[in-house]
Amino acid sequence: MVSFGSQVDFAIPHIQIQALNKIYSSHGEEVHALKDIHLDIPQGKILGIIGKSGAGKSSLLRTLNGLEQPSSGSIKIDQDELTTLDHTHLIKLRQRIGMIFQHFNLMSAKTVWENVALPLKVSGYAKSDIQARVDEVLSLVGLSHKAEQYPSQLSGGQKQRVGIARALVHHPEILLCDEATSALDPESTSVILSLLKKINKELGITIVLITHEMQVIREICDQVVVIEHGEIVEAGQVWSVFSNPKQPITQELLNLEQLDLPFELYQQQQIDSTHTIIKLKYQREIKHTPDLNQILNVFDTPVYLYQSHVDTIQQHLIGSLIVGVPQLNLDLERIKQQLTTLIQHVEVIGYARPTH
Ligand SMILES: Nc1ncnc2c1ncn2[C@@H]1O[C@H](COP(=O)(O)OP(=O)(O)OP(=O)(O)O)[C@@H](O)[C@H]1O
Repeated sequence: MVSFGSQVDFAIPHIQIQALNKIYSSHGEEVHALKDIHLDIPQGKILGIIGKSGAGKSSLLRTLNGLEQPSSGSIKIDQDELTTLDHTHLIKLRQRIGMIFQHFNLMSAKTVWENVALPLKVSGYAKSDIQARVDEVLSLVGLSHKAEQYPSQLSGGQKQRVGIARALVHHPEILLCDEATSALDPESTSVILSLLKKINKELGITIVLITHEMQVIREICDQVVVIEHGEIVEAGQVWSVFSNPKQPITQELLNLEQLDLPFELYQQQQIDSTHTIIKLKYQREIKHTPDLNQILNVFDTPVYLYQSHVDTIQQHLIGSLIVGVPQLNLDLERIKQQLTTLIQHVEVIGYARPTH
């Protein structure tokens, strides 16, 4: 069972995945795309799934709405076991799950209004009901004025808003997003993310999204799951995972180890090393921003700042500093002890020769 972050999460699971495996067979070869996945997705939250290309993100998303049949395991949506539903019940269940796609999947020969109306038409709703619902969702996504236009007349962000409106027509309780903003410019991305957040908050819809954009996770997700080679290797509240990623793959995805220091860094002390290079990391609630003076005083010596970064995620500050101290053989334990209420992580990352 994956528990979300350092805090116990009492949210009710909306989707429960247990012992899920997906094995593809193609050209006589087997690909084990999902390996023994256990995951509870809480009601009314936004969960982000990240991983490298081929990690299994799409396979996981596709099994959640029955587009892909798992090889083994269980997926429960509320109390309904998805893996054993017959065709009729699967279609009914799919109406409870909306999906949006990277490339929008709109029909170019139909207007915005007709694109959004299509799922309701296919389900046999009365004309008046269709009219009312399509008008409602187009207004929700701010596109009532584009109802009679064709997809080719819209910007990427507007096309995605049509995709979202279409995904909402059946009043779904879950929205699955497959790289929903990857084809969009930063401004449209921001509009779509705000819209997804609004849908989540105002309609209480549980959202599961896959993305390669860490900014998306940072901005709107409550929880994040990291997949590598078909396995969940790390999971938790976004601020908790992003402030202290434990797995190398998570660190790589977050690009944390990209140092750009103005000198060469040596893992071991060199004969002419003069500076110890230290990384300090902290995560704190915004109202408890650490006092820099208090931190630097611990060193009893000049401290040179080479890199600093502060992120704000879910009302937490995630900060890191890389500093150089003109001393070797520092008493790291004493420093850690003195910083204990301010800094969660103190690490010597190497040694340098003087550059100043
Ligand atoms: N229909 C299929 N037949 C055979 N193998 C498949 C099929 N779909 C996916 N795979 C394989 O399963 C593994 C997981 O693929 P999946 O598409 O789920 O990864 P992903 O993390 O979504 O990657 P990407 O970010 O590139 O979309 C990959 O090795 C892929 O080649």
